[in-house]
Amino acid sequence: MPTRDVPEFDPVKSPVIGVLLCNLGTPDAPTPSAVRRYLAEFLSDPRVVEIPAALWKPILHGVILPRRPRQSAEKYGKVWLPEGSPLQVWTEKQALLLRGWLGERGHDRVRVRHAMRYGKPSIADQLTALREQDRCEHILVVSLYPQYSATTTASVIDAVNAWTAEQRDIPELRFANRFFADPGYIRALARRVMEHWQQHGQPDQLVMSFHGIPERNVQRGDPYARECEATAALLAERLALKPNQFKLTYQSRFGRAKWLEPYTQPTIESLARQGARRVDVVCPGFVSDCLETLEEIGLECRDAFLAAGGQEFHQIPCLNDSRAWMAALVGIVEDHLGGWSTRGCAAETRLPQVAPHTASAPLR
Ligand SMILES: C=CC1=C(C)c2cc3[nH]c(cc4nc(cc5[nH]c(cc1n2)c(C)c5CCC(=O)O)C(CCC(=O)O)=C4C)c(C)c3C=C
Ligand SMILES: [Fe+2]
Ligand SMILES: [Fe+2]
Repeated sequence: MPTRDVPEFDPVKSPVIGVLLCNLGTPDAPTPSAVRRYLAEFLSDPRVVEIPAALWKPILHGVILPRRPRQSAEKYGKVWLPEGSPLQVWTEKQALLLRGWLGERGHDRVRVRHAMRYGKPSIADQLTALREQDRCEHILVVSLYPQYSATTTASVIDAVNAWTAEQRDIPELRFANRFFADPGYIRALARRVMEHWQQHGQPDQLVMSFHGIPERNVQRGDPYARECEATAALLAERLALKPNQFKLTYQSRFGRAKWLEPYTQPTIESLARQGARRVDVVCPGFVSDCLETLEEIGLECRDAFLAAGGQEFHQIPCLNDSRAWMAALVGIVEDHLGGWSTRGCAAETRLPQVAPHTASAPLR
């Protein structure tokens, strides 16, 4: 009888579970050509720009890609770190720390990788690596956007689905799509703000600035705005702020359409004109510092506030690699691993032996 070649298999160490941390992505370098490649991929995603392709492609390739990359590259240049783009650096560090934290908590069957929706490392490549190199039977996909939006979170899910469409043997998949009200996340944000205030005192106003989206997306059912509002309310409650001590605003408007309001920069300018001496800005919708927090808030909004008569402006750092955030992330992951066995267990050695996933020939 012909025998199948079954690889050595240790049931105590299997099944292996993969955790894929996904963020937006960023250019490879702060140069116009790298930014052009990045923006071409990003802005061709129909989840991001909902204009029909026949109308949008000529605008993208004729108007935006010839001009914006140079301006954006200059902005990236102002915040680029020796190790790379801040978003890349923080996301990598979060994956590394999460691996360590999960290991310390005994999840010895969990493998952690990170991926970027646009640019590298891609979601498809990292899913393949979890499957083929790390031999994961189950995969949890964590979108590192606290508030769900079709423009971001759904696009991560689209990328995962595009990958599964190419597979024969699809792993069991789970998704963590939002954590806007997660107690650990709110606690981590509050701690970040309190630490800042312990060092620098309290401002006249705290602006909670979230990335905007077109208002039309919300009218069509995107839950993003109400999740931002819930995060802001929970954070204010945790910081014991009165309604007149903080404001929720939206930043990073792109294009001519009406986006969610109030817009961050005009709000900050009007606070200065109304006599606010000091304004602090926290960006709860970004778990990692990036172009939008470091350059748009930390440089552009600061200049605008000071030019309008303000005296002192603080951009409170994002959660980045803070301990409270790592603890929150562990909690979010553990919440989603329920029912998946993640720790070695003597009883399981009695389970029948099953060969783990082996690489298969491409589908197409
Ligand atoms: C936090 C959630 C984000 C949402 C929602 C979001 C929606 C959204 N963004 C654009 C256009 C651009 N965004 C850009 C940068 C950028 N956006 C997010 C996050 C969200 N975007 C992050 C984390 C970053 C920073 C990336 C980095 O490299 O640091 C850019 C690129 C920069 C630039 O040229 O200005 C664009 C363009 C749209 C159109 C949109 C929803 C429709
Ligand atoms: Fe964006
Ligand atoms: Fe921006």
